[in-house]
Amino acid sequence: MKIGNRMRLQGTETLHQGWSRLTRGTFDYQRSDGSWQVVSRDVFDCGHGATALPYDAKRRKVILVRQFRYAAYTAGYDQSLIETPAGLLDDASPEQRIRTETEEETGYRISSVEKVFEAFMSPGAVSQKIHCYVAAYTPQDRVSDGGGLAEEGEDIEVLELDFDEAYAMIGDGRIQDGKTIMLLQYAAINLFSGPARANQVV
Ligand SMILES: Nc1nc2c(ncn2[C@@H]2O[C@H](COP(=O)(O)OP(=O)(O)O[C@H]3O[C@H](CO)[C@@H](O)[C@H](O)[C@@H]3O)[C@@H](O)[C@H]2O)c(=O)[nH]1
Ligand SMILES: [Mg+2]
Repeated sequence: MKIGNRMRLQGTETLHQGWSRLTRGTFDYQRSDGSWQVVSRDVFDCGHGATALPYDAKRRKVILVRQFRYAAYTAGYDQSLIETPAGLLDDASPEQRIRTETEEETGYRISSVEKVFEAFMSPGAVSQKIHCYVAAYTPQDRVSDGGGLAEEGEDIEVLELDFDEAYAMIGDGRIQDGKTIMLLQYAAINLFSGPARANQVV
């Protein structure tokens, strides 16, 4: 349902403009009971992103990456975070971006990618939408060591894991990244069959 006339923007102010942008919007919002309320919200914007879960259904493997994430560190996560390869779109299309990023980060050149969903990961405060893909790969698709771009501060470890182990890592807390959990659950339902599905909450 469209918000339509229930939201009237009064204005926005820029609180920070750098690599990212922090803005504050103030608007009149018509509540469900018909009354009007003035609301202010801060929004963090660093552009949209794309991510992919590379999977080898025959060998029952997936590829994930591990890297230090300062934002998670400030929230008390004192380990490197395990994630699906991902990148900001910059000016590229999501599909083009995820191919390039997957190769840079994992060293695998994926040929077929399948879009599975788009998701706002933190819509209360972050404007970013992530375009999520799955991508079949084989060992022959490896073209380099991956690892990301050192000149951009990236230092990425590539993990090829048994799918069942990766799936179990959600339950025991070794995987705590939202997009990664969503894509592994998608894979359990749609790409792999067997033990991992037993844990699936439906
Ligand atoms: N100058 C500057 N550059 C930054 C900053 N933060 C990150 N960068 C640069 O921005 C690039 C981000 O790397 P990508 O691989 O493109 O993105 P990502 O950090 O993996 O982010 C992806 O995952 C995020 C978390 O899951 C997603 O939020 C994001 O959309 C994207 O999908 C890196 O080159 C990094 O150096 C900053 O504060 N300042
Ligand atoms: Mg990345």
